[in-house]
Amino acid sequence: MKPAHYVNGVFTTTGAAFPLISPIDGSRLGVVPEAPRDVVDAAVRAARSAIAGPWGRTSVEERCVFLRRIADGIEARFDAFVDAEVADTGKPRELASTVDIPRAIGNFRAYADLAYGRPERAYPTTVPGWSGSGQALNYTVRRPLGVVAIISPWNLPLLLLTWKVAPALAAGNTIVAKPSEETPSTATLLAGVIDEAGLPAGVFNLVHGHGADAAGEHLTSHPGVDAIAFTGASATGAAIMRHAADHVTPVSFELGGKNPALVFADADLTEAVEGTVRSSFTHSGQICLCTERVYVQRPVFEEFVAALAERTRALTDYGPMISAEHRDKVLSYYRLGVEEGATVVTGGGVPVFGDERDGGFFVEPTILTGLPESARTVREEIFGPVCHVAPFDDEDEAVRLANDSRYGLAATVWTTDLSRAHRVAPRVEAGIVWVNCWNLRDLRTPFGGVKASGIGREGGEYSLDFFSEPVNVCVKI
Ligand SMILES: NC(=O)c1ccc[n+]([C@@H]2O[C@H](COP(=O)([O-])OP(=O)(O)OC[C@H]3O[C@@H](n4cnc5c(N)ncnc54)[C@H](O)[C@@H]3O)[C@@H](O)[C@H]2O)c1
Ligand SMILES: N/C(=C\C=C\C=O)C(=O)O
Repeated sequence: MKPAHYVNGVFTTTGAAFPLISPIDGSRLGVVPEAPRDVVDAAVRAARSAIAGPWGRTSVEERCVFLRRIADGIEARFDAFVDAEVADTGKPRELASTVDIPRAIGNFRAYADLAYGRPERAYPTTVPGWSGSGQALNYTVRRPLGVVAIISPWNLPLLLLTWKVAPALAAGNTIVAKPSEETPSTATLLAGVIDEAGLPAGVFNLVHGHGADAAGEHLTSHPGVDAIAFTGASATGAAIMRHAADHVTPVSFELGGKNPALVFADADLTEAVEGTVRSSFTHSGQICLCTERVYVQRPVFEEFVAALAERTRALTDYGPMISAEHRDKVLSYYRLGVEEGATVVTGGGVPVFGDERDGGFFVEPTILTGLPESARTVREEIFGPVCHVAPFDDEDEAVRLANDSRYGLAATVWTTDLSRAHRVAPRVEAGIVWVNCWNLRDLRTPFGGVKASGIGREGGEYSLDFFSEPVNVCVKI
């Protein structure tokens, strides 16, 4: 299915076409339509009229039926979704078929379960000396926000789009979604599944295009938008927030990170090395949860670095950066690291495969050591397959190093001393702390970051809270 907008139940390719490039070999995969302002406006108007129509009067049970139907529709086209995600992102097929697409299906099913089973509170109130019974009943009901703008990034395209679409629909909203210009294909397939699921026209709308001064900005600055759910870079979040301020539009932000790993001397080192290889190099480091700073207790520092380097050198089936521009950005940090005084333990350049991949955007998985905490390479998000490893001596120093960042999204702690794990994890300034594991996900838990890593939480009731407004009703008895 070629990338197309989906507005008011109709697929269109209105707008200037820009090329879709394969990150694997640099070849041209096709073209993507850039939604002009009037297409974005039509999508917002379609969403507004849809919520004023039958969709606005659906019950949560009816909406959950649609969510399950969408999940079944993705599952029925599983391979097509995997093919499209691999083509757009270049990620290994194994990753798309075990994480991205199964999680998209799981997102819809999880929110069908969560929304249907969600209780609301009631409070029997007594007011002594009050006329009549002196009693009242206070109860909470929830209303949808209205028209929700969803802006998603290129690294986990379908997973992260559906992570917002599912709860937004479960809560009764209508949607205008704009996926990344780098990865339009699975979003277009999703629109096809939603169309076949029979969602009323205008409930889900999809527009393609770039961000700043383009479709993304037209959408997030549109006065007809009632809320914005965004995942992407912190700087982009700040830009969106400036526009949202004009209309006091509520925002949910999942932003950047510079995630630390803390490896204590009492850790199972094999487990810590394997876990840090996964957390640093899965999807070539292009996951917001990936580790870019590793702190290892001094007695095992050398042993850990040697083992991590050996495992990293053995990596073969890794994917490319999403674009030539992002590849160049990551390589510029490799150069900067050396200029700032880093030792390159392994990697640091571009692999030579001797096949079509040499036309793609690959960089070597890289381990750096020897930098001060003040180095830009240690402080700035790179979003590639690179981590810096530094020693620490005691628990307090480990926590201080972990927290010395403008970001606070995720962290891993490796230790076999569970008292230490329960002491350290809550002290780390992050939204998610994994102990002796990484990216182990329970969709009911809060997901999100502190500081420059985000505003609000997604997941479970946290998403349902963001995508709905509680109304307290007080009835005099
Ligand atoms: N916290 C999380 O859950 C999470 C998940 C994935 C990615 N990220 C972050 O996203 C970044 C990588 O993704 P990216 O390069 O797609 O991010 P990005 O911010 O460049 O783009 C994300 C989306 O925002 C749109 N956009 C860009 N500028 C905009 C503007 N001014 N107004 C409206 N929309 C705009 C883009 O078109 C894209 O759809 C990294 O910083 C990564 O840490 C965070
Ligand atoms: N939001 C989630 C993952 C985000 C990954 C960031 O790149 C999730 O697992 O629910």
